[in-house]
Amino acid sequence: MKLLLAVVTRLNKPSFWTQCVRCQSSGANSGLLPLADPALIVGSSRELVQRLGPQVEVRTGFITEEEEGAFLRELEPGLKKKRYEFDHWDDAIHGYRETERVRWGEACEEILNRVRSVAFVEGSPLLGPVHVLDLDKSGYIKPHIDSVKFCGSTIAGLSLLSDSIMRLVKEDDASERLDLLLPRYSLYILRDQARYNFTHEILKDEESVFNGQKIPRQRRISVICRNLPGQHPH
Ligand SMILES: O=C(O)CCC(=O)C(=O)O
Ligand SMILES: [Fe+2]
Ligand SMILES: [Mn+2]
Repeated sequence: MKLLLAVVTRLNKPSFWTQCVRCQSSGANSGLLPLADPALIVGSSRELVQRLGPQVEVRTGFITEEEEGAFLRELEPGLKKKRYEFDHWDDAIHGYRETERVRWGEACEEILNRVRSVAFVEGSPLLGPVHVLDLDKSGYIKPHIDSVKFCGSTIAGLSLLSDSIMRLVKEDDASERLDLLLPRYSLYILRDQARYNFTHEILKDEESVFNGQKIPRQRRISVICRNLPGQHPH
């Protein structure tokens, strides 16, 4: 059953601030931020949207078309040399090619620094290489939780070339779920419970419907920053 209650919640700001479940620090200094644009989040209940809201952000228009161009110029030559992978039936990702990069040109580095400054607390040790995932138009990402061995509490991703829908489902209770509309040029951030206790997936084109509206999936490139595990705060 793919039916959501379709609660598009517009929340009042003060209630977004909560405590970190692991360190109990208050939102004010733990990097928890209110939802930038709650209309991009649809949940199985209003209560879930309220509860998870502080740990899920989607910022529309985080980069410009020109900045997307800077990423494409830097990434396309390397990506084009690879083939999309379709054949591993047990892979979490279908129809993709990927790369990672430590050193970036000036334009991209500046954008990535902007991502880091909004997603991570200053001084939080980050995974050195930035992850680049190129999903074919027919590609999709199955539900999974990022390795707790290699990644910390926060995942921040830019969406290039296509809108898409990211679905979060509670690992031990599939009735709890959120759909995030990730528009082209947006930045999403998953933190804490949203990152540890919910699977995330990117829906395939046929299933890409948000709040009753078809969201066509084109080829999509995501550029993902992560922090290292075992560090606190965040
Ligand atoms: O493409 C994305 O934004 C998410 C990718 C992802 O979930 C992963 O690589 O673990
Ligand atoms: Fe914490
Ligand atoms: Mn993931």
